Amino acid sequence: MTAKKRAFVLVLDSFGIGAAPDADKFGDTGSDTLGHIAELCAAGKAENGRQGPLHLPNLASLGLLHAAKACTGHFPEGMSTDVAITGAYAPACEISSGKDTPSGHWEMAGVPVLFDWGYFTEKENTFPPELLEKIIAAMDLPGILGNCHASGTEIIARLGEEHMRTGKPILYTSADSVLQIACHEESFGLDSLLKLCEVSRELLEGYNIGRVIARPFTGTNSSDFERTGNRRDYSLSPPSPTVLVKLANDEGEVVSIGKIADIYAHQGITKKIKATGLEALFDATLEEVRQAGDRTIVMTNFVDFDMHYGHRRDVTGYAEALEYFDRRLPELLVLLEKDDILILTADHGCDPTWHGSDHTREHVPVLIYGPNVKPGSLGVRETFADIGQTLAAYFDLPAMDHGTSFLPDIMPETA
Ligand SMILES: O=P(O)(O)O[C@H]1O[C@H](CO)[C@@H](O)[C@H]1O
Ligand SMILES: [Mn+2]
Ligand SMILES: [Mn+2]
Repeated sequence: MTAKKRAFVLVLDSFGIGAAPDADKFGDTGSDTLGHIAELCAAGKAENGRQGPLHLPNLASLGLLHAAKACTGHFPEGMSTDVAITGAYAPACEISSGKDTPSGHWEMAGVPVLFDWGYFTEKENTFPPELLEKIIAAMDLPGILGNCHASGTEIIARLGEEHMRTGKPILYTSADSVLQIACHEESFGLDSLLKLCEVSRELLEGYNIGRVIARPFTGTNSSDFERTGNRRDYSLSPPSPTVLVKLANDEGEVVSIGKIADIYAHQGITKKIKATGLEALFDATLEEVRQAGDRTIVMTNFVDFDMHYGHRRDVTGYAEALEYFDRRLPELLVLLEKDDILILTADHGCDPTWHGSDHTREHVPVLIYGPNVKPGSLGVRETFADIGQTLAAYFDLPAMDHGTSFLPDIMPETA
């Protein structure tokens, strides 16, 4: 009888480990999410709620710092590298045209985005008037607010009160291929916001925009507005079947935890678990690992790193969140069975020391662990799609069109 095959993919959203070779095309030369956080921690400049050098002993054991060194040429500052390496590790480059969340996730599932998304590039008066007219007419709105590039927390503080007074939704975007709509959960209503997003998704036909994102918030005035966990992403579908779809179609289970289902437009997902916040997402992941049977992928997106700390340029918060994640990691490692594969990775960078509030084009870590996984360097991976190709090989699925499997390196006897 063959052993159970289970893979657990944890995406630390935005956890880059050093500028990508093509970072210059994105204005991101020198960006380094991990490296810059470590630098400020080592300098004693990230002391709010935590203290001292960045402390990630469990991720370091899996090879995080060695993966960082493989792309930047040096270990992150102040971090202890005196660890026995128990994981297989590599930095990976992105071949997708954008540095956004769907591109990163689709690529790691074996389907890079090689076409160009549509973008709303104007910083002000951002959306085409004819598109706005259609949205306003379809939803019978009194008008809209925003119509610019913005950081989501800044724009609700600036326009949230006017939105509540007038009933005009707040429309904004970023460097990503997104239309974001922020509305008050009670005064505008969550259902109305979701309907507005669905209608907008349809009216964007032809613009090739990756996602419409509902950004509900609560509170009474600009000083206490807060976004809620009811965010919803309306994504286009990946252009070809991801490894998730292939497994789901071949008697497999694909469990989505957090945003994963939305990011893949619900394609190839057989079970969805909603959870908000690092703690709940981690708890849900442990529970699904305990329950997972043969031919199962459990995939979790830890969005807080990106949404609460990367985009908010909050170095201390990012460091504290990483240290929390690292502390919890052993709870997961002890649950792994003989032939399981655990993959820790990221979808892009979001350097909290960088200018603006957008993502950064970086290498991501690929850290693999399992009782049967051979530790050591996997070199520098040319595409996140190596993950998808490896999963395809592991589950005996037809090969993906992109990526090189590293299964022979991590499990020489099975490959
Ligand atoms: O500033 P907020 O609203 O968090 O938006 C950020 O989150 C979006 C989707 O992840 C990105 O495109 C970026 O603009
Ligand atoms: Mn992301
Ligand atoms: Mn983001």
